[in-house]
Amino acid sequence: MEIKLFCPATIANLSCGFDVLGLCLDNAGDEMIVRKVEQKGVRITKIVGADLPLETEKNVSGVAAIAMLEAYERDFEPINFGFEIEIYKHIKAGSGIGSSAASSAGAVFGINELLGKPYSRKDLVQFAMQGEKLASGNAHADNVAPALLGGFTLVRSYAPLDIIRIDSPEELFATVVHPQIELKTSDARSVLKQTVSLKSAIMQWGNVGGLIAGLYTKDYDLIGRSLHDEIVEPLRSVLIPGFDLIKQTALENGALGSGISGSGPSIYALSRGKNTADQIAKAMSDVYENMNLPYEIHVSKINPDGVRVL
Ligand SMILES: N[C@@H](CCO)C(=O)O
Repeated sequence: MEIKLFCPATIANLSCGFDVLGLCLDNAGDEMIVRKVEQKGVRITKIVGADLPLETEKNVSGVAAIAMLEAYERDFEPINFGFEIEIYKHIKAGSGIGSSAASSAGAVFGINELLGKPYSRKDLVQFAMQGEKLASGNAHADNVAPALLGGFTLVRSYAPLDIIRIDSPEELFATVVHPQIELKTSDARSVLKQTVSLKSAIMQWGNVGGLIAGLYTKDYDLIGRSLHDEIVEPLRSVLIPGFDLIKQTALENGALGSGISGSGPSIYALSRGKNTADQIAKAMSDVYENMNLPYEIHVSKINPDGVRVL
């Protein structure tokens, strides 16, 4: 028995929500086949499109799958069969759109389906987070939560884990440009300071509240006003070629807001309507064409479903 999955890319942080906010993209992502087999354990049998380890304990999907199966045996019953995973990567590692999260979320979702759905999508987040821990040294949930739940997600608390899913306003679109350099999340985290000033914190939590209110009330201007990062962007943006110009170009072409996607180097913009999102994509492309910098670009509506069976 096997299933084929679409494992979506995601944008984490959304400027004001470092480690707590994320959204799910609709047309960028990986594919994965998860197969139930007689041999016990979890094996990664194929990885196409990326040079990633096949060893289960060194692969994010393997680690997430093992975390889930250990919990299953504790919560339910012993398992006398196993799983094989084939991964078809389209999201580049170190791109800032949740490459490791797509693999971790896909693995736990696929195995859960083949086990008869003992866990809810929300339950699966804690297992997928173990893949993120392997990838970046930190079990952040702001990519795996939207990859599993779709829409926007807020991690209200990590301990205990408390995740809130929020619908996206219909006309909201994302444009994401990925300058073709690799920026490891662990490196992008190493430039951060461990303390913030009260003044910055006040602005940041004001914006997080504003963004959540804007999503619930479908107030696009409020969403735009809230997409601002006092704390992380100033430290990380210097790692991204052309960041200031790309952001300024996005805003000049009608973006509600723009900033670093996850830990970068991808840069995202949110806009109202596909036409504006396309126009921003064209303008961002022109910037990197002029800089002679290779890039990939995506325009996507917000994916309401998260990982899905194909
Ligand atoms: N919140 C994480 C996301 C990584 O994709 C970070 O910014 O480090």
